[in-house]
Amino acid sequence: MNDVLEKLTQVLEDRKQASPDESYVASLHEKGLNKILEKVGEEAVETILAARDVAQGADASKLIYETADLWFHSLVMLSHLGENADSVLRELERRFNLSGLEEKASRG
Ligand SMILES: N=c1c2ncn([C@@H]3O[C@H](COP(=O)(O)OP(=O)(O)OP(=O)(O)O)[C@@H](O)[C@H]3O)c2ncn1[C@@H]1O[C@H](COP(=O)(O)O)[C@@H](O)[C@H]1O
Repeated sequence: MNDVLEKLTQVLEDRKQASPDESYVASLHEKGLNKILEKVGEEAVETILAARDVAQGADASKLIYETADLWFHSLVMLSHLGENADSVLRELERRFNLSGLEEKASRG
């Protein structure tokens, strides 16, 4: 797994036991799945709006920021349900391998 994703995955796991007063992630877990899903939906909409702004000529910094928010809240959702980024990366890897592109790349 990518180093940042791996460290963040561990922090998210640890935050399940943290105090909601001291940790944003713990406060989301305490509020429950509906609040986490609401955040995922909100960040998805903000990402879409930022992407449309880029298409109209805005620079990409807001899009990157909103996409990071979306990925982050998606990771909290997975963590809340007992899953993590590794499962998603393995699924993407499986699809990549199925496409045969990895084999073509290794042949040069
Ligand atoms: N990557 C993030 C991250 N990205 C965004 N956010 C928070 O997500 C929230 C974004 O939601 P909004 O912009 O909608 O802010 P808001 O309106 O205050 O939120 P709501 O009231 O709607 O819930 C902000 O409070 C951000 O601080 C994050 N909070 C934490 N992390 C990571 O999670 C780790 C653990 O964080 P804690 O649980 O706070 O220790 C941190 O070390 C970071 O690595």
